[in-house]
Amino acid sequence: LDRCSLLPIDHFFLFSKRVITPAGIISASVEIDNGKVVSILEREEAPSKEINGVPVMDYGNAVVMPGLIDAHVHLNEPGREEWEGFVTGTMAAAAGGVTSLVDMPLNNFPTTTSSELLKLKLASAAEKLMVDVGFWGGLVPENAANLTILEELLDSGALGLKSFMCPSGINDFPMTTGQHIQAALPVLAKYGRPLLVHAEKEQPGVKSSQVDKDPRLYSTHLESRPNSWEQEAIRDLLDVAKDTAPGGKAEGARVHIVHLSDADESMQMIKKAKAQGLNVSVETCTHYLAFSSDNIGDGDTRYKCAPPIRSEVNRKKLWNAVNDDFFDLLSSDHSPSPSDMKLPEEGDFMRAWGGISSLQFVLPATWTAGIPHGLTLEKLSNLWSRGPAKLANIYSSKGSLEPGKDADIVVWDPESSFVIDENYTIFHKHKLTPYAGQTLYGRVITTIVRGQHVYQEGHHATQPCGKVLLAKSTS
Ligand SMILES: NC(=O)N[C@H]1NC(=O)NC1=O
Ligand SMILES: [Zn+2]
Ligand SMILES: [Zn+2]
Repeated sequence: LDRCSLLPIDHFFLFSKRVITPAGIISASVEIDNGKVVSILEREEAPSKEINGVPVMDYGNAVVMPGLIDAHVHLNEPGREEWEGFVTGTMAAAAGGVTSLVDMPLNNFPTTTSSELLKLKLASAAEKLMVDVGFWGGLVPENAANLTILEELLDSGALGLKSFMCPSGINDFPMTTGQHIQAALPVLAKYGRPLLVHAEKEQPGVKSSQVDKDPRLYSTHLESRPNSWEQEAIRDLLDVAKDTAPGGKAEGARVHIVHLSDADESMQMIKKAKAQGLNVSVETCTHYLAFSSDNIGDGDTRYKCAPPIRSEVNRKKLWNAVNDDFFDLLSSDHSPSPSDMKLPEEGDFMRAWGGISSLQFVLPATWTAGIPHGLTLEKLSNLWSRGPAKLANIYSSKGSLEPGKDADIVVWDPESSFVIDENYTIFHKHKLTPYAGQTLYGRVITTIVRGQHVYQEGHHATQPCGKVLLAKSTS
């Protein structure tokens, strides 16, 4: 156990004047024993150095809150570990205050589309995890046509499924139509697990390779994936998601739209579907809240992702939606590649890999972008811990600070800033990121996973003791 933690003791107290609990922000001591939160006691001042021989860590005015849960990460291992990997990805997570993440079923090779392939994932993750990691399985035409494969994948512990309504960018992860999704939803309903959907649909007339336009212009990328792609996919998706309504043949399944960028009609459709009782939820990503097309330089492919980052007007609408509690959760969609695949020299948006590298920065980046929009610490915490825990069905043990739950905690200083420059250590496998050079508020001081101090002020525990998070079989 010692090497799993920089503070190898089982039983201790944390004190802070800002502990984020489901009942609000309080000045309190949090007792942690054997990996769990045991008690949270309101008190104005730090107790002495110890209570009955149990050490007290006084964090003063720093924020003590549930560790972030990033439900949308591409770790790409096995098969593309030169893109990211379990070791580097989970070290970056720990350094960023992320205590659990859920790995996407693609970009790894082979993709995670059957029980056997999930077992490959698990074997490959063994002894590499600095934080806890769950897995989404992939829904593709092949297993949508053979529901036994899907059931086995869910029996093996996939927390839910993910599919694409447009080409995924990876040849071995083909897209699904509304019909494939409709076929899979009753299976997900039986297991009570979600389907996550990349909702973009190619429109006739708009080619993602706009051969006649200058591929170095950001506008070429933006125009190649207009918001109508999101709107048309979401229209199709919500049509089949009707089956999730009470009494429907997929009641108990949840349809979750990942990485929404369009703040216009897509948002209106989702609101309406929720109001009608469909079991639908939605996330956006830090980069849609932090960046806008108005500020992306031509040739700067670090910002290339799908759906694309849209206008400043759109970004403001996304923040209004955050403030109106439209989003159920936030995620990173950390999807890095080797730097040369971003074609930094050519700056060709049409040919560069689409995916943004961000996992280590989501806490300070969300906070920094949110300050001018009145983001509160509680809302930040709900979007980054409670929401994703509920999506992944791990809220009984994670996602909030409450007695009985896992002691997954980030201690951070929202008022302290840092610059992502050459003195700052990025733990991602590749250092190319649009956050480079930025000044961010929200320095992570300590990250605790099940009571173990896995990260503190630039240092990690020497042994990776993260666990895999598998769904318990319900069938
Ligand atoms: N395959 C993959 O990771 N695609 C992701 N990248 C991105 O920008 N959007 C995605 O869905
Ligand atoms: Zn996607
Ligand atoms: Zn993704």
